[in-house]
Amino acid sequence: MLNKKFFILSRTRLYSILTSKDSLVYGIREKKAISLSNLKDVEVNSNMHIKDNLFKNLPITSVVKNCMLNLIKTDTTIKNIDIDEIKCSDIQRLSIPRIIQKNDTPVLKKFLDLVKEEHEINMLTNFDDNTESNFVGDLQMKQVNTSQYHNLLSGIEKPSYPVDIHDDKIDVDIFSIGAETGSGKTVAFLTPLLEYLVLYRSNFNNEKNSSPIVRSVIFLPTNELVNQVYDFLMKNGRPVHLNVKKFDIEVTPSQMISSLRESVEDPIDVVICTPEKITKSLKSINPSYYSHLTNRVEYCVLDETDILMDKNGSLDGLNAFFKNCKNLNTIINCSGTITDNYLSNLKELDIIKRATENNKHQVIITKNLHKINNNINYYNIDCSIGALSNSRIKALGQVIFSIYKKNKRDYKNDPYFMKIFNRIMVFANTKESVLEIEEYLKRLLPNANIQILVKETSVEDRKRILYPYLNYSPRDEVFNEETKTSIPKLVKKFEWIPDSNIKTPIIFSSDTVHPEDIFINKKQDINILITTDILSRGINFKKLKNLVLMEPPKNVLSFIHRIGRVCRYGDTGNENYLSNIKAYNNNVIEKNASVYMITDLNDTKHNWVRDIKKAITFKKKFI
Ligand SMILES: Nc1ncnc2c1ncn2[C@@H]1O[C@H](COP(=O)(O)OP(=O)(O)OP(=O)(O)O)[C@@H](O)[C@H]1O
Repeated sequence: MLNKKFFILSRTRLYSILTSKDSLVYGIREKKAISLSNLKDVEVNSNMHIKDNLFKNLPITSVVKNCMLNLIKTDTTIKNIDIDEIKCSDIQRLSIPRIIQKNDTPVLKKFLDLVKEEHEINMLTNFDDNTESNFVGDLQMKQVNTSQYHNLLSGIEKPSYPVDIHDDKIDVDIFSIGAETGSGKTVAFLTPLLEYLVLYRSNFNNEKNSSPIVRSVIFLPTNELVNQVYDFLMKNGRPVHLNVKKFDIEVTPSQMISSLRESVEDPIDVVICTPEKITKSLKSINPSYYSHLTNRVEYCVLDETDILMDKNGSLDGLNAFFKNCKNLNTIINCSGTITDNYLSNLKELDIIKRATENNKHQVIITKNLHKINNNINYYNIDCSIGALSNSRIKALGQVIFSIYKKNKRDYKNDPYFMKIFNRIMVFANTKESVLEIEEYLKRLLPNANIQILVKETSVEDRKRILYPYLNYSPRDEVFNEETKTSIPKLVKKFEWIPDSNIKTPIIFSSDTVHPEDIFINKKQDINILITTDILSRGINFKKLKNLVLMEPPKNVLSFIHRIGRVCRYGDTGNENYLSNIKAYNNNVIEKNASVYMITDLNDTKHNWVRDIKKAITFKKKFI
């Protein structure tokens, strides 16, 4: 099935593991660093190589390619990047060609060749790689040619459609993708999804029936993530003319029903929601719509799958949902952490268990999965030492103080950096701890903008609170030519803060300067967000540079997701992404972010806390 050639990437080879009977893992890892069991070489199709690693060279239709490139360009924090220069992240390079391979049925190939021959001029002008001149965004695409294209595609038999999962011969393909946080997994799952929907859209459009049609569902664990994925996909208007709906917390049951009613005439291509919205709300208010909906779904994405299955009741709901799916073609699971445990938990979903047994479950991982990000400065602050006298909150005050002082000195002539670097995110393990920190900081920093986000925070408040962290003004809006030359260089010299074990690039004496003296009675442009694990997953914080962990998170997985909120792709990200930052003309000063973890003697007794420290010290993988 797969050819016998290994795809050699400098000194790394491609490996697979047998995670369970017949399920394959593809990816690039150094053999010694593998933490997953049963490592085996995998046979990889060598034509999966993407020329120059450029996104534009992915083997996908140009309509989808242009749509995705424009979405990345609009969303990424890499400034002024040309769409021709956008490179694939590791997970995009590894997973997109593999997942869309499924669309590549001989019938489709033959058809596309025919179309190309017969309509060469037409296709070259509108749908080949050379589309930049007449395609700037979805909205500018010539309607007539688009519909012509889709008409041409009508009648193409869908790959392995229809599917009956109750048959022994299950034909649903499952792809579980795992890659480091902030590495563009959203694009990695949206690209094959859109490609599928565009290639095979007309079959459904031609059907006359009276039941709702929802062609694909993207399940996410929280309302914030539902909105994040929806906002990304809709950034430039309707993507490739697809009908995308979000069923977020604000969508009432009656609005949901009326959208589904409309889908009888105008099929919904993508629904983005939490599992509860469909597997509980819809099921209870309109069981018949629920069963029609599930019956029609062809493609499903589970983002942050481990969390989705952890959440109370979601697993049963999802199992019931998939049992009803008669037309399901593909499922993509996504996570920033993949462990043996996770892979075995996945099989609690019957459909995945069945697919695994039928050799239809592929796991795709990158070499940087679970790896420390070298662009982050990690500090461990042991509050049991000296003046901190076992007070985490005091340690937090010191950290904020040192960040503030450093920024004041380094960026006083640069409002852009001042704004970016003066945002601090604090993770606490419990709501009580969040409230306690809030109270302390509000006293310590009366003029700072201190916000908390906990489970009870209302949807409106969440939007308002998160806004400054999810959006940033480009440098040009706050920075002009005159001030450009006066950016001070980042001082590389680090000093210890007296009476603490905090290392910082500033020098001050605790005898003469107290945080209170500096902060009180001054208007500070300092933003602090205090939260719990509620925001540790998937949220695409833009250019966040300071993260404080009030205590070690409950396990290493949570640690990886929390620190994954800084140094995301485009915002310096992992080292191998720097090659993507040709157009990145901000400044190297902006490169690093800092994570401060406050521990006490008790915490360091835990093995995993020691493991984290070791991983950081020796630049190894976390797990
Ligand atoms: N090829 C690319 N080039 C540049 N930027 C990209 C590319 N692909 C995605 N991005 C940008 O990278 C950022 C992070 O992407 P995304 O939120 O999908 O990460 P993720 O892998 O899902 O992270 P997490 O594990 O935290 O959920 C986004 O702002 C996105 O626009």
